[in-house]
Amino acid sequence: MDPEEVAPLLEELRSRPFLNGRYDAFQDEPSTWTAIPERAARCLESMRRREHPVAAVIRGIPIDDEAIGATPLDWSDPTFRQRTQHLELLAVAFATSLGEAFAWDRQQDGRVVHDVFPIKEHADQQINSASTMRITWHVEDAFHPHRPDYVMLLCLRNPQRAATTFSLADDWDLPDHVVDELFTPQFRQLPDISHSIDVAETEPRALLFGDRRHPYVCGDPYYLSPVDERLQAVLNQWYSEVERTMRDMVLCPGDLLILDNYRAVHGRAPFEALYDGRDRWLKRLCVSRDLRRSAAAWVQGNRRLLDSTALASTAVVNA
Ligand SMILES: NC(=[NH2+])NCCC[C@H](N)C(=O)O
Ligand SMILES: O=C(O)CCC(=O)C(=O)O
Ligand SMILES: [Fe+2]
Repeated sequence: MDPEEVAPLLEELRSRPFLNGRYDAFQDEPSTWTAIPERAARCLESMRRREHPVAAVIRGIPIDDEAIGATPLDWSDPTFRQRTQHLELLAVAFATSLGEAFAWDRQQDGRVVHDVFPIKEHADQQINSASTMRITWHVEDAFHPHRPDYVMLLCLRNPQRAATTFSLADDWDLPDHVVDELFTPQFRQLPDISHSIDVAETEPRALLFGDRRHPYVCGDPYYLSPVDERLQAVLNQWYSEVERTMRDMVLCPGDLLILDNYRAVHGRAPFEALYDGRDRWLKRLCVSRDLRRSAAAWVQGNRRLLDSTALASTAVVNA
């Protein structure tokens, strides 16, 4: 995308009052999303309606490295959201071509747009703010029936050139008996630590579901409950197939990566964080195709804020 194509929209978004991550009114306003460049809108429409492509990157969103200021070191900095709100709003505008960006009440203070940057205390944990530790591959929010249909990552800076990794379910070549087991609801998926949920009783789920020829995937192996030996062998076969088909993408400032969270898994390579205000920094959005499915989890009637502990669903469960 030619940066000129979004410059006027970005300029307009810069003049918005500070909303502190509460974008409900903005999201309700149809005029905000009609303005995104046509080629990008067509790509997103194709992801939504044809489920193809499964992963896409839109390049050329202008990032003013000086104006966005320092990469935060933790959550105490009161200014970083103001400095980057126009980029958050732009990302929300793109998301609206796919569906609805939404927030989890217990993740990043219920904000619709998440910040992904390294935090010293998390360096070796399985969380987005890790660095020296690889983020093992996963479906985003795999434990939850109302997990996002799409994940969007907008890169503000990435001097370490840490790669985002992903693998597409359509690329996996698995023996029938392995597919059978993965299609059987017999795996317990626990929430990852970014959701601050202690224990959650989860129903056994399948890791693959839908059309056997083009399966949907739902799993975060690091946070799966232990299984017996026979199933462990099955899982290991799946894991090596995912590893074999894993791709790397180094996001550069202004790159917006969109992943279909039903048809791809993703993770991130380790990197060395410096905590000098120049570290890698992304904005992340969870996007749903249909917020009606999650009505039972809406927090106080807010359809874009989901209670992550509300796991029961009468509508859609992937089992
Ligand atoms: N295998 C994993 N590391 N899973 C957790 C992924 C990252 C998590 N969604 C977060 O926001 O921090
Ligand atoms: O940092 C990245 O490139 C992706 C990290 C990730 O998996 C996430 O934030 O959900
Ligand atoms: Fe992720």
